[in-house]
Amino acid sequence: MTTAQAQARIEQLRAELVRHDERYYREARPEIGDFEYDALKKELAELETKFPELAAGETPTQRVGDDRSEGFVRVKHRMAMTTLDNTYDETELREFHARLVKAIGSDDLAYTVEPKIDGVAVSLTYENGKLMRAVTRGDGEEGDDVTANVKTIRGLPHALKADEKSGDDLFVTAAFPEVIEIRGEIFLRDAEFTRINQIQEEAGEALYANPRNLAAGTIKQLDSKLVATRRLEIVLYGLGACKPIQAGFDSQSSFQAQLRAWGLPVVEKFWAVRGIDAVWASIGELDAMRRGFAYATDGAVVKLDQFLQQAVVGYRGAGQAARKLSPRWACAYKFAPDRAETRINAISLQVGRTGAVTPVAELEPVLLAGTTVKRATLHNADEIARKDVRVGDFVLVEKAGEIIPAVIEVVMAKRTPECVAYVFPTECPVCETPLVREEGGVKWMCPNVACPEKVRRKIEHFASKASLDIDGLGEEVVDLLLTKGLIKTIPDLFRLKVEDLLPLKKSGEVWATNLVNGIAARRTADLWRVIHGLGIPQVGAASAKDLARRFRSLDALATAGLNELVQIEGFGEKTAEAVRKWFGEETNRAMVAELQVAGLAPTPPAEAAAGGALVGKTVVLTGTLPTLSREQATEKIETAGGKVSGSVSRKTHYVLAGEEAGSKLEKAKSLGVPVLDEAEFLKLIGEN
Ligand SMILES: NC(=O)c1ccc[n+]([C@@H]2O[C@H](COP(=O)([O-])OP(=O)(O)OC[C@H]3O[C@@H](n4cnc5c(N)ncnc54)[C@H](O)[C@@H]3O)[C@@H](O)[C@H]2O)c1
Ligand SMILES: [Zn+2]
Repeated sequence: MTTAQAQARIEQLRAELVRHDERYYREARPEIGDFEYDALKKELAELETKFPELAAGETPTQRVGDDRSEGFVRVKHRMAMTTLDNTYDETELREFHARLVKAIGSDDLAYTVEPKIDGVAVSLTYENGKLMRAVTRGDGEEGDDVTANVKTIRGLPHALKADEKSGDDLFVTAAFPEVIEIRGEIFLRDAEFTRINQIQEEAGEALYANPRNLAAGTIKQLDSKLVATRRLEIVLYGLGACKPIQAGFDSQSSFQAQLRAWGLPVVEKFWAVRGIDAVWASIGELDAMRRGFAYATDGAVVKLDQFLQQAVVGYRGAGQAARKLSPRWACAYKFAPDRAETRINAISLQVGRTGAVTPVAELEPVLLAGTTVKRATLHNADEIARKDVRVGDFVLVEKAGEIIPAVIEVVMAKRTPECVAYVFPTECPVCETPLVREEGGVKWMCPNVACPEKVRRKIEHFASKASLDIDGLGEEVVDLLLTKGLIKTIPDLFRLKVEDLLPLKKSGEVWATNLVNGIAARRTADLWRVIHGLGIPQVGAASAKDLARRFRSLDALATAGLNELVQIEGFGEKTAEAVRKWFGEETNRAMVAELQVAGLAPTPPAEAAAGGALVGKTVVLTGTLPTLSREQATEKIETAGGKVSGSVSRKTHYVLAGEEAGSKLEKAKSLGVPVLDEAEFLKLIGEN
């Protein structure tokens, strides 16, 4: 590889990794699996080692993935939180041991082997035994304060249990350290993950791909009431800063014992062993039992047991400030995800409601992670080309806790000459309209508004639980009505008559009457359901609710200007423009008019406390108020007609600030947003 080639590849890998980091750490919606991500990162690290002259500058290999997001107070860690070096390879694990043997000068090393919990890292601060604060890893130095959310976790003691044996123990003067940072992982069980995703689906919100992402998305919710409805769990395993230094724990294994004695939730099992062979044996034991654990484990964390030895080898650092990146005394051995090899019988194309054409691999059925897999996503045309996937190829299919299996790579050794390169169609597979490339994206779209497949999906979406929730109008019935030519558009639904339906089913009178009545009954559905049902790009159920609250009728929404739309809290330019664009199209406006003529008269949301002092106002809470809890303050704001938001922007009307208000208060001041204390707030809403 020439230097120029290396440079090009390095740049490409850096850009790709930055994008994946953003999606993983901030949005909790990764595009690719961890194994693929780790492979990209490894490729980059190797190129940077081979071409040191190209290694300078900002690079993802020299920083900790950053999860900090808008709307949270940032808190510095007393001791930095790091990432872990990882490997999928036994030889590399043995090399890790060899480095330590050399550094410490002994080959009889004690290790702990712990499950690597696939959750979200968090640091808890206990002061004199009391839980004071919970902070995310952030960029390693400084994270987001998620105390309110973490306190909703059942099973996490807010006070440490007094150490029973301490009474007789000569050394123990104070029962608890003045300040201790305890590190752990927040996670969701599979069953809870499935439950929440079902609710998301019914509400028409995007689904989370796996429990880790959902846990990450949940811990970053600004509304701790919502967090409390999801059963997050936590497990603790690590020591951060501690003051004063404790005599009791001088090793990872004794610290584990201390955590247990304090009544904190700990890993179900860990191994304390000597030598790398015993480590390897423990990893095998862990692999055999990990599927029975409450949390998903994606590997084993091997740590040098003795804290003194840990201090000798220290950390891998980066940059001039020598930021801690990862400990040299630990290594994560990751289990490769479940994969299987099978053959692609065909590549089919799905046309979605928006017209996006998604390629799907039709597979020779194969058993994978306990289920039979027959189809796997191929993502998009670019991905097919990049992997050079062809019909008839043997491929590796992966399912890493993710719902949709994906094709990872072609087994080139097994390719036969009959397999010809796949040509992505240039026309819609359903209506043959030439496809167009999605603006700024990778998808190919069918632009035909009358595309039968788009129409079918649109009608299904309109009738679905997430939108109008029309009784008896599921996918099969929509299909039937379309194929019999009884409907062509959404408004046609409201024009159906019992006698039109009678010929469709033998003695179908009851069915026909129920269906017609079911549709009629939804003429007055909630406005947000209708807005959601229209299928405006970018507008999910939550945005539909915001629009319904703000505009209160379809006519008002249809004529809303971009200015008004961007004013809505949480609406970016992208969403506002999508709404504008949708109503700007003649066919869409005509459809809305037709719906109204057909009797659709949606119900606007109930008026917030008429005449409430905060109607139409957005308030941000920060810090601790003298008498009101966060929940009480929120309730008062809402009863006065206001809305609570998590982050301060130009659209914020007031900031209600208590003690220890942090960055939000500063931001309010810099933007000139009025700041209220509790007394002023109570006066404003007329309670004092
Ligand atoms: N799919 C994607 O697009 C994407 C993007 C970014 C990162 N990732 C994944 O995330 C990884 C990087 O994330 P990371 O920096 O959090 O590293 P990591 O998850 O690989 O390992 C470090 C983390 O492990 C956790 N951990 C769990 N159990 C532990 C234990 N017993 N002891 C110590 N730590 C324990 C800690 O929170 C620690 O921060 C990547 O290797 C990749 O797998 C994926
Ligand atoms: Zn089409």
